Amino acid sequence: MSIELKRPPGPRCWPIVGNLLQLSGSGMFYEKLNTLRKQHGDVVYIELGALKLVVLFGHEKVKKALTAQPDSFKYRPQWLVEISSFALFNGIVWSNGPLNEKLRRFAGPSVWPGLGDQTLEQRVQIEATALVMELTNQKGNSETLKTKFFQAISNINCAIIFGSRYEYSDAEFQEFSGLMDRLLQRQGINNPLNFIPILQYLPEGKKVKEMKVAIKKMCEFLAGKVKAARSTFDKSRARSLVDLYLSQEHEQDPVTEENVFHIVRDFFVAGTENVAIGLLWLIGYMVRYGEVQGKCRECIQKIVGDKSAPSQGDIKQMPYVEATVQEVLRLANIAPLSVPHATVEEAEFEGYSIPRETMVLTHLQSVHLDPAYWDDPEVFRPERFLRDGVLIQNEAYYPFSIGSRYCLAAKLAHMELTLIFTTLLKNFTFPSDASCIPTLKCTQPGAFVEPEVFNVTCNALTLSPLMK
Ligand code: HEM
Repeated sequence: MSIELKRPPGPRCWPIVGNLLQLSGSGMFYEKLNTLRKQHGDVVYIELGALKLVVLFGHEKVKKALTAQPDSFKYRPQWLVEISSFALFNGIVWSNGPLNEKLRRFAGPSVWPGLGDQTLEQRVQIEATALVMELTNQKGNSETLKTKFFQAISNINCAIIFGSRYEYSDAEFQEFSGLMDRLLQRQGINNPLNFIPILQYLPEGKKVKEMKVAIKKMCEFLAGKVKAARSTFDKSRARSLVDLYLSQEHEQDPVTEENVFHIVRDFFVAGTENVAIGLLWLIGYMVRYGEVQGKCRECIQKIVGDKSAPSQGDIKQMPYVEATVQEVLRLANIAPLSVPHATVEEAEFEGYSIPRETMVLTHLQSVHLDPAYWDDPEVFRPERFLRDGVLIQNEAYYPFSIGSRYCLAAKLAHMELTLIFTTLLKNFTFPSDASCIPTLKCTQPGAFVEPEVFNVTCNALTLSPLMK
């Protein structure tokens, strides 16, 4: 690489703290980064204490980094203290290279259809129906809804991993969900531990210790599941990912029980709360935009009719519903900064030099609001995804990211969102409370961006045949 290349532009970095002072305080981190973009352009360099960071904005730069230069940017940062306290760079999300590829193959979507007696679609339909039972005539706020959505999505993960679902009131399920919740609360790249590693030795380190206790309990939980599966295991008929693990444990270079623990953590941490929040955004938009809710329901009544459970085949025949889901995901930006990528070697990008061991953030929100690809980007308009009633693609739409680290379960997440959303609209109306219309403002209490709490009532339309 030419030695004349400069680092990307960015605000002045102060000794030791870097840009921490400019970027700390209230307000959301990804929004603050938008301000830096206005001053420095689409490739911005900042330092947060010990952490070097490059942020990429807009479709052109993000696409180029993830698809044209994957070898420079396909890595995850392996030096974050907070992440190392629980992820140990094992599992799918936080590993790199051959381990990531091996675990993606072992636990990825190509193996799911063969597990157990039910298809994935059936598993999602079962949870959607259970949700209808749970929510009938519920009146309250979106927090209650989020808890129920979380349980439904956890159950789909349990079915894939352990081969069975739980009743929502089951004590074991509740303990397991509690452990997952504790892991989730610790997530976040803007955790001070990542910028000021010395903090791990101060009293703040207590949280890391609590985390390790939660992880130990999770390992024990999984060990119990593996033991139970072993006693009924039949090699010719894998029921779950745990069975798949058992079927290869004596092969050369097997996936280990430790790997499986980290995969389980990935599924729950990277694939539960975000889907639950996606559903929450969908309902929030429907309460706020009653007209769109009515149009979606009209399509659903026409295509799904009296059938008890909407199917993926039905979704294909309802482009307006699909367009509504896409439009909500575009504006909601549940994971606005995706998952951090990183350089392991110095990389050249757009005429700049990006130092080795720099964390690279792809600002997906800026892609979804990129004025070069979206008219009136801030406006909610499902029709933007339709031409003559047919669904059209926009290349600047990728809530699940793109490139080789693309979300492992994008198809499953999409199926969960569309089938559950459709089932809910088929069974309930979500009237707008004129005195308290959802603001649809973003808040970020944990790893993902969710809507400000709103009031919601689930008014049952008719009794679904499955409930009669
Ligand atoms: C609305 C729901 C979801 C959204 C918005 C979402 C989004 C994302 C994004 C943006 C990434 C990072 C891609 C990158 O680094 O370039 C990712 C990675 C990942 N997601 Fe999802 N995801 C969702 C649901 C799920 C579900 C349901 C699961 C599993 C059950 C899952 C498992 C994963 C895994 C394992 C990775 C890491 C892939 C890797 O690093 O190789 N996600 N997801």
